[in-house]
Amino acid sequence: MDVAVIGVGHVGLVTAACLADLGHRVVGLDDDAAKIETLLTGGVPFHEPDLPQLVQEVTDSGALRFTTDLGEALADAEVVFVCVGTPPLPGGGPDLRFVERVGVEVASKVDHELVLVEKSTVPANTGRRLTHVIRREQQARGTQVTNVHVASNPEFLREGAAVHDTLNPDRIVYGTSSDFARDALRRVYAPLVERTGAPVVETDVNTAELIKHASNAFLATRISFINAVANVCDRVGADVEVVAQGMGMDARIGPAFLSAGLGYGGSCFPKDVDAFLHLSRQVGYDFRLLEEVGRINVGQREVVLDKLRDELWHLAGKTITVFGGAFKPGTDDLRESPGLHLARALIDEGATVRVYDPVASDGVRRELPDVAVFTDPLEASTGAHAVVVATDWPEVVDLDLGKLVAALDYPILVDGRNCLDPEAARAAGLRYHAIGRGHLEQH
Ligand SMILES: NC(=O)C1=CN([C@@H]2O[C@H](COP(=O)(O)OP(=O)(O)OC[C@H]3O[C@@H](n4cnc5c(N)ncnc54)[C@H](O)[C@@H]3O)[C@@H](O)[C@H]2O)C=CC1
Ligand SMILES: O=C(O)[C@H]1O[C@H](OP(=O)(O)OP(=O)(O)OC[C@H]2O[C@@H](n3ccc(=O)[nH]c3=O)[C@H](O)[C@@H]2O)[C@H](O)[C@@H](O)[C@@H]1O
Repeated sequence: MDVAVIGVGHVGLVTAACLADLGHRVVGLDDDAAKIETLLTGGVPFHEPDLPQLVQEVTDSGALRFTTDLGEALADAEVVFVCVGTPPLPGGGPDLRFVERVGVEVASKVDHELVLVEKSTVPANTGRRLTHVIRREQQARGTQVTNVHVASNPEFLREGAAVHDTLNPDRIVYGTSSDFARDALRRVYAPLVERTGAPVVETDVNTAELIKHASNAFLATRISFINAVANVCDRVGADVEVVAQGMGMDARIGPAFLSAGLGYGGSCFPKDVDAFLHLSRQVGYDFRLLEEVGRINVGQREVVLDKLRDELWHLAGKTITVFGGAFKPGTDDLRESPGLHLARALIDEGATVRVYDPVASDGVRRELPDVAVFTDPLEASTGAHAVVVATDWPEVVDLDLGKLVAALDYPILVDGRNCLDPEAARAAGLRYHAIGRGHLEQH
C-alpha cells in the first residue's frame, strides 16, 4: 500500500521505517527541513537502537523516501499517519495545534479519498474535531470536498526499544468510523499480524483514543504506587525490591513496571497523565487518582534530596554528580528527565552539579549551560561529595565501584534506580542509599 507519515520524529520515523519493512511504499514528511536533510543524507536525528540500520535498509530498497512537500507525500497515499507532537500546555491539556494544522494542510492539498490516522497521542473527541476541521476547511476554500476518513491508531512503543516494540506489538489498536477506514487499516497491519500473530482491537475512534490515555495513565499509576510503597518501606525498614517481587508473582498483578526510584519521566507519562486528568475534568469527572499519581512522582525527587541532606547536611557549596541526563537508558531524549529535574533542584539549593550521560551529553549542555557535563562517569565523579544514580545506564550498572570510591571526595551514593548491588557497593566502601530499601540504611 502507499502510505504517508506526517512528522518523522521518535514515533513517525520508527513507524515509517517499520511500515516500509512490512512491504508498504512509504513517504515520510516533516516540516523541519533540517531533519529531512539529515535523513536524506543517511543520518538519523536522534539516538534509537536499531533504527539507523533499518532506515538505511528501507531507503536503499526504495521502500521509504523523505520529503518536505505535502502534495508529494499525499499524491498516492491511501493512508496518512499523523505523528506530530502533542506537547503539554501550562493548564495540563495537550497542545493540539500541530494536529489541527495537519488537518488544515491535508484538507487544502488532498484530491482523493484517504484515511487520516491519528498516531499522535490525543484525547478522546479529537477525531471528531479533526473531521470537522477538514470539512470546514474544504468548504471554506471551495476546494473539492473529498472523503477524508479520520481514524485513531495509538502507538505503544517505548523509546530505546522502539523498533523492537513496533515490530513485536503486544496488541494493535485502531478505531474507525467507516468500513473504508477499517479495511484500509486491516490491510496496513495484515503483514504484521501475519508475521507476529499480534492480537487486534478494532473499535470506534473515541475508544481507541481513550485506550492510549488509559494505558499510559495506568502504567504511571503502577510506578507511583510502588514508589509510595517504597516510601513506607524506607520508614519501616522493609525492602521494596522484595515487596515488588512478591507482588509481581501474583498473575493478576504481574512483575512489570514495579521498579521504585526517582519516578517516571519522558515526553509521555507526565504529559499524558495530566492530559487524561484534564480531559476527565472537561467532561465532568474529577479523576483525582491521577492528580495523586503525578504528585507522588514529583515527590520522589524530594526523597532523593532528603537522603543527600541526611548525609551532607547542607547541599549549598557541595559538589554532586548526577549519573544520567536522559530520562531512561537507550535514548538521548531529555524531555521531563528526572535526572535533569534533580540537577535543577540541586542547583537551586546552591550545589555545584555535574552530569554524566553516555549519549545525551550535547543535549544536557544545551539544557543546563552552567553545568559540567561528562561522558566518563569516573571523570564526572572526581572530587565530588556524592553521586546520584538517576538513569540506570548499563555503563552505570557495570561501573567499577572501587574506582568510583577512589574518585569521590566523600564515598556517598544515592541509587535513584535501585540498580546497583548493595552488597558490592558496601564492599567497595560506599555509603549506599537506595529507594525503599530501609533495611539497608546506615545512620
Ligand atoms: N516518543 C514516544 O516514545 C511516543 C510518543 N507518542 C506520541 O506520538 C506523538 C509524537 O511524539 P514524538 O515522535 O516523540 O515527537 P517528536 O517531537 O519527536 O516528533 C514530532 C515531529 O513532527 C514534526 N511536525 C510537527 N508539525 C508538523 C507539520 N505540520 N507537518 C510536518 N511535520 C510536523 C516535528 O518537526 C517533529 O519532527 C506525540 O503525540 C506523543 O505523545 C506515542 C507513543 C510513544
Ligand atoms: O506513550 C509513550 O510515549 C510511551 O510511554 C512509555 O514509554 P517511554 O516513555 O519510552 O519509557 P518507559 O520505559 O515506559 O519509561 C518511562 C519512565 O518510567 C520510568 N519507570 C519505568 C518503569 C518502572 O517500573 N519504573 C520507572 O520509574 C522510567 O525510568 C522512565 O523514566 C510507555 O511504556 C509506552 O508504552 C508508550 O508508548
